[in-house]
Order: sequence, then structure tokens, then C-alpha cells
Amino acid sequence: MKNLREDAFRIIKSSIDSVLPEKAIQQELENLSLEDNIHIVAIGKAAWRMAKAAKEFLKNKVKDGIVITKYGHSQGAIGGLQIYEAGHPIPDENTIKSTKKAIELVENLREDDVVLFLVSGGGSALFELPVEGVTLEDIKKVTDMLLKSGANIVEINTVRKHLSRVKGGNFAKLVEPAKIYSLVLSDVLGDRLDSIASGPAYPDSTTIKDVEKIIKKYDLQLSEKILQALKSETPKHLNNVETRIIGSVTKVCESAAKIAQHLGYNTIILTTTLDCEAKEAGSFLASIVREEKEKERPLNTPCAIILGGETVVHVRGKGKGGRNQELVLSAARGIKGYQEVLIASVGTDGTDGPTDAAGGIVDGETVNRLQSKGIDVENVLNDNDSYHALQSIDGLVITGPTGTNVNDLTFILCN
Ligand SMILES: Nc1ncnc2c1ncn2[C@@H]1O[C@H](COP(=O)(O)OP(=O)(O)O)[C@@H](O)[C@H]1O
Ligand SMILES: O=C(O)[C@@H](CO)OP(=O)(O)O
Ligand SMILES: [Mg+2]
Repeated sequence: MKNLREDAFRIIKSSIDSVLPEKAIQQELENLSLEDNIHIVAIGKAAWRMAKAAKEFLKNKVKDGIVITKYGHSQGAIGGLQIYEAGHPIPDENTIKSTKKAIELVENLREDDVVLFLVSGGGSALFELPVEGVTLEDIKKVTDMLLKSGANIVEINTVRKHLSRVKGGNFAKLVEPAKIYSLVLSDVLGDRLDSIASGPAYPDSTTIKDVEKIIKKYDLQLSEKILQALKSETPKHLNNVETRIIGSVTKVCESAAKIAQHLGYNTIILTTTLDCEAKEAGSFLASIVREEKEKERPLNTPCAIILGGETVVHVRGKGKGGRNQELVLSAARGIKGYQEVLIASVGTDGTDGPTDAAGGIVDGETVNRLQSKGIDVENVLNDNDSYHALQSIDGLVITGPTGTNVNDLTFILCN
């Protein structure tokens, strides 16, 4: 007899472990064989682990360096490197302060200097210096508006890049004439390098025209000052940058599939680019479960159906939650009453929305359990309050900050 819940936690733990950055960083550095005069700049939720791995490999070749990560994501000193924590998903004073320190570190470098730029998702909030005339308060307001608009990360970052002195290739310009080797953990579907952490060292493929379209599409109410600031263009060509992707959602899905197979499940990866509204994804997953339960399609049971991606949430309510928690709760409605099935969804960074949970896990009993506590799923979803609902029935997945960040892993286990 399978213990689906136990297996789900094993799949989550082992697949996230498989995308921790250490091994990939060291492999890349072996291939690069960098000389001395290396300056490390690491940004994003995985910055600390990435920098630590790089420093351990490069040792005294590293002249200096800086790590800028989210609060609670650093794990102590890394010989000689400056370590900062700052606000995410909304930037704060520490974002600006640490970004200035990073600029100080690179602005007077010479041609024979090398910046090892370690990039991971979260960098957009953690690495920011607004263009002339725009304040931190302005950036906070625009970020909040964008995050709640239902815009996807490529669209969100298209706007952010055009308000920044470091995003959209601008950081690479500040590093000139020194060279940048950029190692990137991708948390953007399709691995768009100009979108991951808003591509500080990658030529920007988005334009002012794209920004205008996004403002219209999401009916963003921006002040005249911001609209003016959004009229400056980002660099489209850079000569001093080499970039490599060292991890992505594909890898986490493949690992999950391997582990599930090992645990005795027939396994399929349905997609690595799930990107619709979280609630809709939940309904779709429930329909797959029904097909499995009624007709054993597409796989014979026991089976694991795996998806990777990043859904979006139009946050309209006042509750607490995240896209993974909302997805599974939505799915719970459609699998009500079924035995021997579960659906889990987690952010590989360990943080789903502004909560301390990585995601959620539901089964055929979830809706009834909530009902017996007087909680109505529809009300919860309307108020975007998935966190409290799942918390009340032991439906949260809590991992703490994982030190990596490669989008979200979602799967069905069916016996
Ligand atoms: N109460 C809520 N319920 C569901 N989703 C939410 C809620 N509040 C915020 N979110 C979603 O969480 C997203 C940010 O989540 P987070 O996991 O931190 O993203 P990322 O890992 O991509 O930085 C926002 O874009 C928003 O859509
Ligand atoms: O920094 C960012 O722009 C995004 C994508 O890379 O990351 P996150 O969604 O984790 O904030
Ligand atoms: Mg993201």
C-alpha cells in the first residue's frame, strides 16, 4: 500500500535538492577557468548559496564580492564578501543601499577585472536603483500594483526594467570596461534571460512600446511622473557579457519524475510551462484526476503526473496565500470524495506568495474537512485566503527558504 503523502514530501524534498546551485556552479567554473581579479556580485533568493559555492571553488582568486538576498536567506559570513538582505517582493531601503554598494564595487574596474555575476529570481526586488526623478516609494507602489494586476513576470519586468539604473542591461554598462560572466538560475518560463531578475547584465529585448501596451492591457493607473520616466530606453547591445543558465524548472520536473518512478509510480511530465491563472490550473488538474479515477488515463495507476511552471493570481481579496496554495485549493473542489489521490504544488524557493509556506497539498477529503470547520472553499478562494484554510487542515508544505529558485513544481499522485 502506498503512502501518497509521505511519497509527496519525498518527491518535493529530493527534487528541490537536485536544483540546489552548488554542483552546477562548480561545474561551470571548472569550464570557465577564470584568472585572478574576480569580483563576485550575487543577487536573488539563491544568491547566498551561489556565492558560497563560487567562493569555495575560486578561493583567493576572488578579490571581493557582494551578496544581496532576501531577508532570512543568508546563512552567515562568506570569507571577505559583503552580505546584505533586503525586501522582496517589494524592494525597500536596504535594496537601494546594497545596490549602491554593488555599484561602488564595480564602477572603477579595469579591463582585466572580471565580475562573476550570480543571478537568481528575486533579483528584481533586491537589486534596484531607480532612474533619476523616481523614488523608492514610487517603485514600491508600481511593484505592488504590477504584482496584483495578474501580469506575468515578463510583463512585470518589462515595466520595472524601464524605471531602473541597473535592470535591463544597465548594470553591465556600469561594469564596463570589465568583463562579466553571468551564471543564472532561471525562474522565468522559457528561460528568458532578459527577464530573470530583470536581466541586469543581458541585452534587453523589450521596448518603451511594450511598456505602453502593458500599461493599457492591465489598465495600470500610473502618475504622470512615472509615465515620463518610462520613456527612457534600455541597452539593446552589450559587449562585455557572457551568460550561462545553470538550472531551471525543467530540471526540477525531471528529478521529480525520476524519484516518482523510483517510488513505483508510472510517470509523465505534462508540461514545464504551466502559466495560466492558479485557480484555472487547479480546475484543470482536478479534471485530470477524474480521468485517472474513472478511466485510468493517461497513465495506469499508481501514477505521478508532473507539471512545472508559474501560474498567476489576480489578487482581489484581502486574505493571505500564494499561487501554489490557491492552485491546490481550487483543485480540491474538483477531486472531492475521491480516495487515494493527492495534488501538491510548491514554489522551489520555499516561499509561496507573502507566506512562510512553500505551497500546499490537498486530497479528496480536503473540502469536507474544511466544511466541518465551517470553512467554505469558494469564500476562501474569493478572498485569496488559501493560507489560513490550508493551515487549519494541515495542508501547508513548509520547507523554509531553500537557497534555490526555479519556479513551481506541481504534481498529482494517484493510486
Ligand atoms: N493572498 C494571495 N493569494 C494568492 N496569491 C497571492 C496572494 N498574495 C500574493 N499572491 C501572489 O503571489 C505572488 C508572489 O509570490 P511569490 O511566491 O513571492 O513569487 P515569486 O516566488 O515569483 O517571487 C504575487 O505575484 C501574487 O500573484
Ligand atoms: O526577480 C525577478 O524578477 C523574478 C523573476 O526572476 O523573480 P521572483 O519572481 O522570485 O521575484
Ligand atoms: Mg517568480
